[in-house]
Amino acid sequence: MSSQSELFSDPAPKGPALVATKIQALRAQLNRWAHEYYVQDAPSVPDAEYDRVFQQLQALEGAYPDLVTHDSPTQRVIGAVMGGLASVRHAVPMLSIQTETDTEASGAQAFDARVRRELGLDPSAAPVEYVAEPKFDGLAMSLRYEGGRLVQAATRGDGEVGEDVTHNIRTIRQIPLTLPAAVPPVLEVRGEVYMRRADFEALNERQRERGEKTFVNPRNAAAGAVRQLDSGITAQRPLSFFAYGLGEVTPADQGGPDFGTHYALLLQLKEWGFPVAPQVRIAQGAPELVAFHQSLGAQRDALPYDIDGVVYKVNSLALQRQMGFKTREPRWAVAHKYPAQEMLTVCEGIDVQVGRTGKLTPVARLAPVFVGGVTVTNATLHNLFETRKKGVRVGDTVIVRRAGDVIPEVVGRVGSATDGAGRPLPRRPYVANFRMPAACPICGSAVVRERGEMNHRCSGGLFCPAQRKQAVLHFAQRRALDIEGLGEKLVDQLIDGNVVHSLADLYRLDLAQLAGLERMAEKSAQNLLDALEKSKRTTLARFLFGLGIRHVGEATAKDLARHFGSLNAILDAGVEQLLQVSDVGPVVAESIHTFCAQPHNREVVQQLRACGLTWEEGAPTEPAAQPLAGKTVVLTGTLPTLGRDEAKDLLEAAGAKVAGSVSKKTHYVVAGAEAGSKLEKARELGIPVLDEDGMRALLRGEI
Ligand SMILES: NC(=O)c1ccc[n+]([C@@H]2O[C@H](COP(=O)([O-])OP(=O)(O)OC[C@H]3O[C@@H](n4cnc5c(N)ncnc54)[C@H](O)[C@@H]3O)[C@@H](O)[C@H]2O)c1
Ligand SMILES: [Zn+2]
Repeated sequence: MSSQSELFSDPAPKGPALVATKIQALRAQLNRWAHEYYVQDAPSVPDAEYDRVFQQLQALEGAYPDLVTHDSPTQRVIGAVMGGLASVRHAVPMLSIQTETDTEASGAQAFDARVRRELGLDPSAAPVEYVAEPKFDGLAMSLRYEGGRLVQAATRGDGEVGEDVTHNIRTIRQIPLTLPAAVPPVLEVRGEVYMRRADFEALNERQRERGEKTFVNPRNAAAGAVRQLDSGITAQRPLSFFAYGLGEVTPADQGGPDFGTHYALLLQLKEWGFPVAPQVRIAQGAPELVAFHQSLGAQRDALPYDIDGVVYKVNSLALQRQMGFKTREPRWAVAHKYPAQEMLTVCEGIDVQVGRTGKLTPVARLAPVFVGGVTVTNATLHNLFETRKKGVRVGDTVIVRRAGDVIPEVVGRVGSATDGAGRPLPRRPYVANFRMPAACPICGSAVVRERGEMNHRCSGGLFCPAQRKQAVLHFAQRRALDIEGLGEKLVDQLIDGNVVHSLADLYRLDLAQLAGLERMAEKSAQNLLDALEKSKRTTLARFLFGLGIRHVGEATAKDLARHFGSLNAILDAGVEQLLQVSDVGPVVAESIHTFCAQPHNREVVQQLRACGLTWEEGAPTEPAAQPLAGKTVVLTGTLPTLGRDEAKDLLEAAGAKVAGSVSKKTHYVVAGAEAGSKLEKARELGIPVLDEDGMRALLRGEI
């Protein structure tokens, strides 16, 4: 990627003194990044960038072995103990794994060739047996069991000394606290704590809604969660675990186990109740490693968690012992990477997109970048506040993340203002902060943001082309105008084919137009016209609900219709008047008022009336005529004659609130055949249970 090389590339230094300076600068940069990554759980550059500078350092040290020092990041495991957490000395060090960055097949071949060389195998010898595993992108954990009980959980730290996080690890449900009686007296299980992608997305969505800091990726969210002082916070962040190895174990000559192979060890761990990745396979020689790398690579996007590569391990534990370790890593394992899921590129512009529900999203236009296996040119910035918090402006170098089928996002701009050699990056001339437009870029309606909301929205719901499909589908649904046969596929055709521009156009469709559509026989075209005709006679409440005004659900629409009696009264109501309606608060009132104030929305409403939509209007009714006002009723099971919706309508018309679950606040439960847990709960709480006849009696005011 050009942007990257421009920023961080460096011509080869000339002369040994310059090389020494360069090496020092690279080490300082890597140590700074490692501190942000391991200690603060807040990396400022993508892993790919760290790895690139790491390799640059490795190459220089390779060429000048005299300049290698034991404290170079290439020679030791980096990490630290966070203040406030106790430190734990590992009985068996927790090492790193050598990385094979060549993502092509040759990565596996190079490893196999090295293993064969180190084992002194000649070319005619049988293939070496390996175990191939996913490389989970989380953080390493050592779980120590004594007498089958979890006594300590520790992070890797610098490999020798880690952090005691037992209190937090106990909140992870997948990690057993006690093991079957047969386990060795001392057993350290090593594995990866990680966060599933869906859990990560949900966590970030929650953080965004609250305007709080979001996490760059699942790894950092998991690391941050594990290294909390307060386990209450950890418990709120769903974490998962995969076991992949052992630390200290009671030795075989003292009654401990002898597994023979790594694979047998994994099977045993599974047997003892630890999650082991289902993809783990035995592989014979390089060709099967290559096949594994390819097949897991093809599944990568669909996995529920991030992996950044695969790990190959020599299967025989005797051969592992024979090969041994280097200071930083074992010789019998390698990590073979996949294309990075986070990359650097330049933000060339910020556009605003309008979604089908009217939400405005700032989207960064990017210099094309290969990330997560595809070329990405756009990435979401989520909302105005996220954009500001991340400080992203046009011209910035940004980190783009694309993992799985989640849409690519900008997770931040490059935090450190220095390049790979520690020199300051050139600052761009002043660029203004991003702003949200005041008018919808698609339809020109007012852009609004509700109190306490992070998102801006277009208020032209009925008119805005971006929202057309959503508007039509909402309008046509059964509980709104109930236009039978007007489903998603048909709406797509009508709108993409430019046949329908607004709701009123639905009522101007003719047989020829409809029959001309794909997969539309004359008979179904006629049926749709009939359904449209039938829908014209409706109720004010259904019509109001059908308009899709934000926060106006069925119940509010009914309240509004009852309170105001006529559509014009609602269209012209001020916020104060709207607030008089029961259950309408300031946010809802504001939303109705803004919607009704958009000339385009009013125009569509008038057009619909002109097309012949009618309903009964009358004087506002008093809610006092409702026998069940203030009562909450729960429906469960199948009633003998009434459908679920019919029963709900009847109850609501009588003023009841129909709830979905039984609680102490429930007044009645109406139960039919095959009622389940709700009925049990009602009995438990002593709530009156009625059958259909009982419900009718209730509606007549006889109960
Ligand atoms: N972005 C940054 O600023 C920054 C800074 C420092 C390090 N890093 C990243 O950290 C990584 C280097 O750290 P490292 O030395 O810990 O190496 P590593 O994380 O690449 O590999 C070792 C780790 O792999 C994990 N692992 C996952 N699956 C495994 C399996 N099946 N079997 C065994 N181990 C498995 C273990 O936790 C082990 O500790 C690189 O990816 C680097 O990019 C990034
Ligand atoms: Zn719009």
